[in-house]
Amino acid sequence: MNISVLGSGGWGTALSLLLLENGHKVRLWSAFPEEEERLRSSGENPLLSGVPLSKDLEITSDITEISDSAVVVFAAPSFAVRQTAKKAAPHLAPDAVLVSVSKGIEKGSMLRLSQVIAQETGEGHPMVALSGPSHAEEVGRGVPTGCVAASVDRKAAEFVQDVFMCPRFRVYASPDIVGVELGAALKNVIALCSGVCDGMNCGDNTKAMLMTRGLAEIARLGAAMGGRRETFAGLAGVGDLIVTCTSMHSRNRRAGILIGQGVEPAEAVRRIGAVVEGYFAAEVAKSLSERYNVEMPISLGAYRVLYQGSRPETVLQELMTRSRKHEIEDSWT
Ligand SMILES: NC(=O)c1ccc[n+]([C@@H]2O[C@H](COP(=O)([O-])OP(=O)(O)OC[C@H]3O[C@@H](n4cnc5c(N)ncnc54)[C@H](O)[C@@H]3O)[C@@H](O)[C@H]2O)c1
Ligand SMILES: O=P(O)(O)OC[C@H](O)CO
Repeated sequence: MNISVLGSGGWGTALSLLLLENGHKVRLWSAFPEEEERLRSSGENPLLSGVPLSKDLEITSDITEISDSAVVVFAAPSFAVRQTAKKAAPHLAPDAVLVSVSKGIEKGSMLRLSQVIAQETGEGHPMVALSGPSHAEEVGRGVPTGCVAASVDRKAAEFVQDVFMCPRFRVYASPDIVGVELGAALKNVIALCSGVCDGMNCGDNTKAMLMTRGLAEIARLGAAMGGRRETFAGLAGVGDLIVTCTSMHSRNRRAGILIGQGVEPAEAVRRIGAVVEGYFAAEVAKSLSERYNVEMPISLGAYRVLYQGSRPETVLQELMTRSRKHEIEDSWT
């Protein structure tokens, strides 16, 4: 079938190649004609280096070409999802299935990215979020990977499962699009913190504590926002948290390492040279924790380091000396 992938970063490119391999006719759209030209002439995406672009991959910067696509995949960084959806909206086939693979929450509106896309494209299209532990660098070179296709529409979730699934890319279906999208967006903040810990030379104990308590606060907010707790124990929750907190592919973790080594946060993000979603997500996590009255001490600590000039050492010390807590809520009731 005809599929368009909107956003020619590392992830849009890796998924385009996977979909081509699955026998689809794939068009990769870039927002920038000069980027389109560079991809075509070099035969490689610098954001996914070492993975040659197949000759069968169509590359374009003309959004009108998406009108023949049965599936449209949104793979832009979160800050560009709304403008990408706005550009795409007039050209979508009426029955096109939309797939959001970006990981973030829109600043300001605090909407999940599938909600942003639905606002811009009209509510009529089946909408699926695809997420999980899936670094583009590894999907690009065929490493076995597992993800979740989530939608309130079972038919759409299972359809997208079939479109993406192959022996090297296993996809589970889920009805919990809220939990899947929140897990994807919020783990980026914890991944950044994990890098900060590494940059400060904390040990494995610290990182294990960070990941576990980070997941606890993600799940707490996720449940308050309507996500299902089981989702945070799945691929889009703990699965993605593990991969981003431990991998050198993670842009969030690498930015965090620089910050932990003393580099100023905005400069650390600039040096990564690709989108660092956790930088934006920390701001949204703070607002959401206030709106839903959910304690998120680690994400709040990240916010203070990233935006208020707090030192990571100070924040770590404060987190370690918070008043004593029970691990399980209502432990002895
Ligand atoms: N890279 C991964 O391993 C990976 C895996 C899963 C999900 N994701 C998510 O996918 C999204 C994209 O990540 P990525 O790694 O491909 O990013 P990237 O940094 O590799 O991509 C940058 C690209 O974004 C596009 N872009 C920039 N500004 C744009 C605009 N205004 N309009 C449209 N496109 C614009 C450009 O094509 C640019 O090359 C993020 O939300 C990320 O969290 C990434
Ligand atoms: O490079 P990161 O940290 O943005 O992680 C990318 C993906 O979310 C991994 O699943």
